[in-house]
This record gives sequence, structure tokens and C-alpha cells, in this order.
Amino acid sequence: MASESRIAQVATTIPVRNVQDLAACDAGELTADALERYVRPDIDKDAVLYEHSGELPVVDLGRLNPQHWEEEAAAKLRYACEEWGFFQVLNHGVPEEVMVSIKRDIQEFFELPLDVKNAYAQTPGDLQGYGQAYVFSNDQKLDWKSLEDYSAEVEKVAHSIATAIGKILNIDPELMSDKYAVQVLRMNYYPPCTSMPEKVLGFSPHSDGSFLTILSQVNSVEGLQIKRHDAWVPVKPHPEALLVNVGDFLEIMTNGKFKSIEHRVIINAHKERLSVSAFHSPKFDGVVSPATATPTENLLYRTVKVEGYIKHSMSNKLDGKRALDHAKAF
Ligand SMILES: O=C(O)CCC(=O)C(=O)O
Ligand SMILES: [Fe+2]
Repeated sequence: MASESRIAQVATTIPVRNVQDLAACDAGELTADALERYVRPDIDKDAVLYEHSGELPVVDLGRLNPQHWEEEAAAKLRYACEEWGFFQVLNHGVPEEVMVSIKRDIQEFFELPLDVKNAYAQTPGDLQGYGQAYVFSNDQKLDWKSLEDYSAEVEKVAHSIATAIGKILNIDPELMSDKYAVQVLRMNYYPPCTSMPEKVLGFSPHSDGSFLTILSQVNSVEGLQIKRHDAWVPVKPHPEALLVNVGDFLEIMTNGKFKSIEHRVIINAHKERLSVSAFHSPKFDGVVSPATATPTENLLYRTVKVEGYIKHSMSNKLDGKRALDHAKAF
């Protein structure tokens, strides 16, 4: 569909030297100068709280479907969206063989020579950090069965989570259904950095310009950190779970009750990290309006045009939750 290709077009970023190529060069070439672009002076500004990793909410999707709905699981989902903005999802229903195949194909893809990868991909780009990404929207898939299967399965997961959220918030399912209608997949690759891993970021702090994002931490290498109470909490990869986060459009729609949380990716000294993000967003020509629980509730956000918001959030330098300021009511 035309609107979907437009997302991939705005998703391109500034061309820079491919980081995978950079990381593969001789140690002598990896000077502070070569890495300067990726060094983040404020990387240590906020504490990293490893001891809180285990507190990240885990939501059991098997207990949140119309045939089997448990209030306790619903309360957990609400808490996760209000307090953390991120949660692990178990019993997500994606068959094991689909997970195994997509993980294998992504690993193999990133081992291909650069020119072959670039010929495959519509929109190779950097991640505003020491990372590399390839983006595919619904109509621009690689010719892989695994990607097609994964995409379809993750769409079902997005549907189940959005339906459960709609039920929790008392939102008409019809109104909910077009909020996650467009899916864009991005494969992310973060090479190891032996010379100064503690100084470079794989992905600068940002919140997602989506409605819901579903992430698979493909090779279970740690790196993702999420903001909580002005500190960073590392997310431990969970082999059976998918990681889900509230995106900016869901924060706007809930008038700030569900939180689209700032996150970043740090770099490992020895291991590469691979992940695949599935962004689910409303159709490009739509709008998202804040829904208030009571008529007297103050409006924190205004109605935003989807296309304008996505373009705005992608065309600016990543800067925490700054993109959402664009949608503030005042
Ligand atoms: O690789 C990751 O863990 C995070 C990726 C991410 O934040 C994104 O794709 O928006
Ligand atoms: Fe993200």
C-alpha cells in the first residue's frame, strides 16, 4: 500500500560509514577519531540499576484472550503500561519454529557482505548510534518465508495486545483496530566495540513513534536499557518472551496514562547484538486523539496527524522523549 512505502521513505537516515564494516577493520583504524561520531559524553549522566532488571513486568497473553480472560493478568498489563511502558510477553502464540527461522535468517543476513545486504534492502540506515538497521514495511519485504511468517505472527500478537488494552480502557474495538494497522519491521545490528565500549551508544535515547512496538532480542545479547525514575534499567533477554513497549501514539491516545518510555542500547565489548523491532502504527492518513476518562480531565495532548507526527519524530535528532513535546496540548 502506498501509505506504507511512505513510512519506509521517511525512515531513512543520514548515510554514514557502515558500522559493521567499521567494526571489522583493524584495531589500529578504530581510533578515537573514527569513533567520535558515536561517543556520547552524557552516557554516564544517569545511573544504571542492574538490580531492578528482574522487576520488569511479565504479562501472560494466554490469560488475556476473550475465551480466557483473567482480571489479575489484565491488572498486570495495565500496571505495566502505566508504570513501566515496557513488558515481557509470555504465551504470545508465535510458534517456536517461526522464532527459530527468523532468528537464523537475521543472523545469516548480517553475515552477508555489505553490498549484498544493501542490494536486498530498501532502506539501510544507521541507528543514530553505533548500530546498523534495515527497514521493511508491509509491501517491501525481503523474499524470505521466515520474515513473512514472523511478520504475520507478530501482527496477531499486536492485535491481541491492542484488543486487551482496548478492553481494559473500555475503548470500542473498531476504534482500536486502525491504530496498529501498519507494520514496519526493522532489523538492528550492533557490532561489538573493543576499544571504548563504555563510551559509545548503539542507539541514542528515544521513545518509539509507534502505537505498539514488539521486539525480539534475536541472539539474547544484552544491551537494551529503559528509563525508569531518572535511571536506566537493563532489560535481560528472555528466550521465550517477546518484549513489548507502549509507543508515542498510545501515550497520546491515553492522554498520558500509558507511558511511551525512553530507551537506549549500549554496546558490548565482545559480542554483537541482534534484534528485530516490529513497529505497529496507525495508517498514515489518520489522526490520533487523546481519550479522557472523565469530561473534566485535563487534556495533556492534542489531536495529531499520524503522517506529520512520524515525519517529525524521524527527522529530528533522537533526544529522549522530545518528539512527544510536539503533541503536547500546551
Ligand atoms: O535493539 C534494541 O533492543 C532496541 C531497538 C529500538 O529501540 C528500536 O528499534 O526502536
Ligand atoms: Fe526503540
